[in-house]
Amino acid sequence: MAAATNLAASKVAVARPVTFVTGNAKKLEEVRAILGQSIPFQSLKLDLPELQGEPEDISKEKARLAALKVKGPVLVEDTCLCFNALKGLPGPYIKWFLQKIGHEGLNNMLMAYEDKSAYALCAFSFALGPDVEPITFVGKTPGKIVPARGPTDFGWDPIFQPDGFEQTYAEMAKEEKNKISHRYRALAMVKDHFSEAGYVFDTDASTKRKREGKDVAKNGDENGAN
Ligand SMILES: O=P(O)(O)OP(=O)(O)OP(=O)(O)OC[C@H]1O[C@@H](n2cnc3c(O)ncnc32)[C@H](O)[C@@H]1O
Ligand SMILES: [Mg+2]
Repeated sequence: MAAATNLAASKVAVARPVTFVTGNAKKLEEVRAILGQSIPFQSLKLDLPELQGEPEDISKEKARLAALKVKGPVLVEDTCLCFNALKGLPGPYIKWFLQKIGHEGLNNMLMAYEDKSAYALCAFSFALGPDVEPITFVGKTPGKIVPARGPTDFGWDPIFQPDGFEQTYAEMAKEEKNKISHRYRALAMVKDHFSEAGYVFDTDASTKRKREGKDVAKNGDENGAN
């Protein structure tokens, strides 16, 4: 956040638009819905290798790798589901736990504990380019782990019931989730940072670069994370 303050005094002109790099179409959908027109961005579908460790470090390293690929400003995020009884695990490893043991297995992991409380955490990292240290923004939403309820189209949504609600993330209307979610909270900080820093992105640059065949994304599928 210190970098944000340093930048606050002046506008920063950036020659490329922001690229949100993710391999997850549902994340992209939510980021689009939450950001609206506030931060213009393009997307690139890329499954980046992920470090082991603390969520913020994983997210920062993802941004470094993404910036090297894109050679311009990038936004990435890493999502964790943390069980308090397990001191924050599975945390960043939730993707693999979910894949291997599913919603029921995740509930069973807490069978031996009375404490079913958990929190969803999103760590966004933004890097202006490959030579600039990424800045990280963390949003958290507290809740509890419950037997699955609701549609199963997005990750662990059916087993996470946010505090103060009777519905799981999966049962809530998308607009409701996007008003209180870990992703919403982290993106609120990203938005604040962008307006404080006063970045001015040349959004025409991507069209120009694509026309000239220079964009890295032309070999991948830019806007293809849908
Ligand atoms: O390419 P990236 O952005 O890394 O996408 P990913 O799917 O690999 O995502 P993560 O590494 O952040 O792993 C997070 C896991 O949690 C899931 N997930 C992420 N956000 C979620 C949300 O808001 N609700 C439910 N599940 C979510 C996601 O599907 C993964 O299984
Ligand atoms: Mg991932």
